[in-house]
Amino acid sequence: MIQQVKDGLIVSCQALPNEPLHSSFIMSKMALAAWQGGAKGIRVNSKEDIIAIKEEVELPIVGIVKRDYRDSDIYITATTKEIDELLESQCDMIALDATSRKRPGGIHLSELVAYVKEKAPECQLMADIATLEEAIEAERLGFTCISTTLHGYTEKTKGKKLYDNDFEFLKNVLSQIKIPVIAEGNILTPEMYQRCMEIGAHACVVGGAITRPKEITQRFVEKF
Ligand SMILES: CC(=O)N[C@H](C=O)[C@@H](O)[C@H](O)[C@H](O)COP(=O)(O)O
Repeated sequence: MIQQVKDGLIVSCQALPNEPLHSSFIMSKMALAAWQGGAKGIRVNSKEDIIAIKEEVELPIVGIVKRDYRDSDIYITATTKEIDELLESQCDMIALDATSRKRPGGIHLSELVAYVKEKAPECQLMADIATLEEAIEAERLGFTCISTTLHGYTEKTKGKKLYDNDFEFLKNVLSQIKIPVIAEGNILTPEMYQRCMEIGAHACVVGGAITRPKEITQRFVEKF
């Protein structure tokens, strides 16, 4: 997958139970639209949505399972349970929260990486990080690629946006990391996408700006 998405757009097609478009059918049509529009990959939440999308499009899929746990703030592919679901879905790449926060049950990120490598050595791994230190650690652990997904979404990075200071955080990660770096999070316009690619991102993941019409509507309404 990592070569297939190079220099391209990955569209995140996700709607949680509390969102208006929550439905595997709707997500499969979102993915179809993204494919027809030229996306090179799709990012998807849940085994059910991955299976529905695989029926509709031939693009490679990076899968996650979002699930909340009482003893941890981590919710993106937090334990082996979510990894098992994703392996069953036969997605091409699995994205895991690779932040330094405590995981449910105290399991360590390195154990999850070892678990995937043992069960499905061909499955590629994306590290969803928030800080440069987490990116460095993920590279050391053997992830296929880094994604800036969680920058601005953890205690340590609260208030930050990926686009701050002309994508300064993305530039910092790119300067320190040898494996492919994907830009993800708050890429809201085609111009921002273009800028991330110029800076050297391997690919970009865009979600809400394409597949969350409630958010898009709000951005219009807030203007006047
Ligand atoms: C922080 C978090 O939980 N991010 C999630 C990760 O899968 C998704 O809700 C985002 O839509 C995705 O990262 C793409 O970002 P944006 O929707 O901003 O283009």
